[in-house]
Amino acid sequence: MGLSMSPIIVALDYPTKQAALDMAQQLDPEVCRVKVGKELFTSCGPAIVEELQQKNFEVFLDLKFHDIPTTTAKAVRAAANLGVWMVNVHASGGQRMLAACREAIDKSPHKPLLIAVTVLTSMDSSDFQTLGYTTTPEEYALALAKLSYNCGVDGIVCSAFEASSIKNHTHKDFLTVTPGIRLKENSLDDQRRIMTPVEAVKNNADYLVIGRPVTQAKSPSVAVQNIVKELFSF
Ligand SMILES: O=C(O)c1cc(=O)[nH]c(=O)n1[C@@H]1O[C@H](COP(=O)(O)O)[C@@H](O)[C@H]1O
Repeated sequence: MGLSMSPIIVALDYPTKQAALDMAQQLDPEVCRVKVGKELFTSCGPAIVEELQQKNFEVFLDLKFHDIPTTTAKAVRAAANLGVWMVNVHASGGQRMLAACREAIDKSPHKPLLIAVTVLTSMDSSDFQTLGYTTTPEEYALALAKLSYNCGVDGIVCSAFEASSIKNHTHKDFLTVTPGIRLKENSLDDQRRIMTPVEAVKNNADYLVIGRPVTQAKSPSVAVQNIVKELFSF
């Protein structure tokens, strides 16, 4: 199986470069991509992205930028200059912010996929109540997805639950990137809107962001292989 067939992105949520590289060492860049998030990037900076790319991994830089349009667009441009495969911003930054990010990438020599985060998979309706929101996470995710689509963003981060409905209301090629993936035997941890890998793909998830179910498995490489096998056999 080539990388173009694989939906798996392994979240390298580690505090040090060594820990992240030790995990990457156990993974195959032909079978999965990797995600560098806030903890690892804040500890190690752009060097970790460069090092992973040198090891042939395609990198999703997950820094969830959320700021005024100019600042966010410049941050996205800096990510593009790093050569990453995918970068994300918060859709709730609004129409002008999303459009500015689109323009920044369009003007960059290297063009990562621009993805907007809708509603974090750790949130459920009780979190929405405490925020005073009168909508449900599913409705709000769909509204933010439609906004992102209309701003020319390449896709969204959402829970796998919402992936199908979002594609139906936008376009089949609008990418759905879904964290909150759990195997039957895994604990929920801080995630709330979860699905198994097979359920997620059946519900039109294009990419599955998987952290602890792989990185805390006895053998991360076997865990990835088992997920891939399951995905190609249903
Ligand atoms: O943008 C993300 O990647 C993200 C968005 C979201 O809504 N939920 C979410 O869990 N994530 C990230 O996906 C990863 C999930 O990790 P696990 O819960 O360990 O599988 C973490 O690195 C989160 O930062």
